[in-house]
Amino acid sequence: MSTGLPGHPGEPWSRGVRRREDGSVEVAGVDVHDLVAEHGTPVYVLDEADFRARARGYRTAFETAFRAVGSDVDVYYAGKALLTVAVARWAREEGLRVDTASGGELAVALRAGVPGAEIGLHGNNKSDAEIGRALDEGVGRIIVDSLVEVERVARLAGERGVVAPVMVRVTTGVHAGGHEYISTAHEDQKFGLSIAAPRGTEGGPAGDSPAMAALLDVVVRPELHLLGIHSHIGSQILDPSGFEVAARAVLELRAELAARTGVLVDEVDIGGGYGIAYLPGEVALDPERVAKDVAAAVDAAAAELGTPLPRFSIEPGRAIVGPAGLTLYTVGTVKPVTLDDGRVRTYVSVDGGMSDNIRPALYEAQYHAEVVGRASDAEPVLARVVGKHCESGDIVVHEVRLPGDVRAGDLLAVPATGAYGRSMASNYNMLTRPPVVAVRDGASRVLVRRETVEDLLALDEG
Ligand SMILES: Cc1ncc(COP(=O)(O)O)c(C=O)c1O
Ligand SMILES: N[C@@H](CCCC[NH3+])C(=O)O
Repeated sequence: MSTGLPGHPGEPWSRGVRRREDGSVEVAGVDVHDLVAEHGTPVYVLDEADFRARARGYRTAFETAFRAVGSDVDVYYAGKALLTVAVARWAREEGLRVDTASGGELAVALRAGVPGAEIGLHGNNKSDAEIGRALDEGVGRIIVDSLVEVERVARLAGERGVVAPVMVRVTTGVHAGGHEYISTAHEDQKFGLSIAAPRGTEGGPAGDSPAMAALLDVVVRPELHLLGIHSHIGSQILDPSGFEVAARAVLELRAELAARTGVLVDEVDIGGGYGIAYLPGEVALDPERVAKDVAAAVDAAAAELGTPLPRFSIEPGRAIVGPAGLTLYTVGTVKPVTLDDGRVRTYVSVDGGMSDNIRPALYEAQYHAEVVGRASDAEPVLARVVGKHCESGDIVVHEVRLPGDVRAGDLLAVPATGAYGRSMASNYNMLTRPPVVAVRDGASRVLVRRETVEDLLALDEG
């Protein structure tokens, strides 16, 4: 059979995945055949116990490491990775708060019963309506992303007679992450305010950095309370050193602000971005290791700067929900194609594609796949799993070895699709978005139902 058999540690499957003697696979005690009989394909399957274990794991690792150096930490689950009412509840039940990035995500978190005080609101272009709802719901922190937004939040808070709790999102120049498009702390992109002072004509600094300018602006506005400084450096990060460099830079900025204004902010957020394994043999970032290293680095930096440690927060999304999810597809057509070098690539088409997982097309993301409905002794062949869209870039898995007898009707599982799959799904070619089905203790439950063509037609005013 192919490599990467489910159930082995370090591989990209959720903890509840097991391959049985007969070759079929179960997730949290539910046979994939039963899942498919009940919910159809494509289907996003979410292993609830795995999600909860990862949420607890991140919280415990960071709490332990930061308490050991005399600080503390709040963990915000980044809802952009996948947010449903149930998922938000699971996060809260495991002691996490919820980070949102739009009015829609905020509405889901609130519907789940997450108290406003435990929610953060992000976004580089929040609307007045989004900021207003956040203020009305008593959201615990609004992370401001531009100088214009400082003024906007202050105005909306003033109109309501409330004081808005804000953090300022800064960019530290650290370039980290799995792809240019998911790297967010270098200078030439839309997020945050740079900590680098603009160059003067003589080459030296010409005035305050945009980050310092925003912090100074927040401090003097009575409608705003400056909670802290926020830095998110990127996503799918497998080299943890960037977190330490960025955290240190933020502590320096905090000390500089204190020296200039007497305001020593209480909190520093180092964002999300913790990388996971997508392929067999890949190793995810270890939360305990990262937490210890970052805690040690900030402890040393605070001592050097002569400032007490702030409270910290982090915003993992992918690392909590990514490995907990997998997508089940049904194979439709199988087509061998001879390549220029004489090799044969078997194109295996499934009943979904770039509409349920845009990541391969957008970031050239690599995934793994296995036939999970049966055993096979057939020699593995070089395969490419593709979707059913009118687009040659509609690739689900670029390269994988599948059994040579892979055929129509086979069930194919792609692991580690829990994050940024459903949340970035589209209706391209009028495909309906698949359901999100949770599995736990031998039972399945629909969290988000499958869309129907009727749903899509209902939006068309004719
Ligand atoms: C501000 C912020 N926080 C948290 C996250 C979550 O990132 P990840 O899912 O990589 O942990 C992101 C996305 O990259 C983000 O932009
Ligand atoms: N959507 C991206 C991550 C970026 C998240 C938002 N800053 C991904 O699938 O990897």
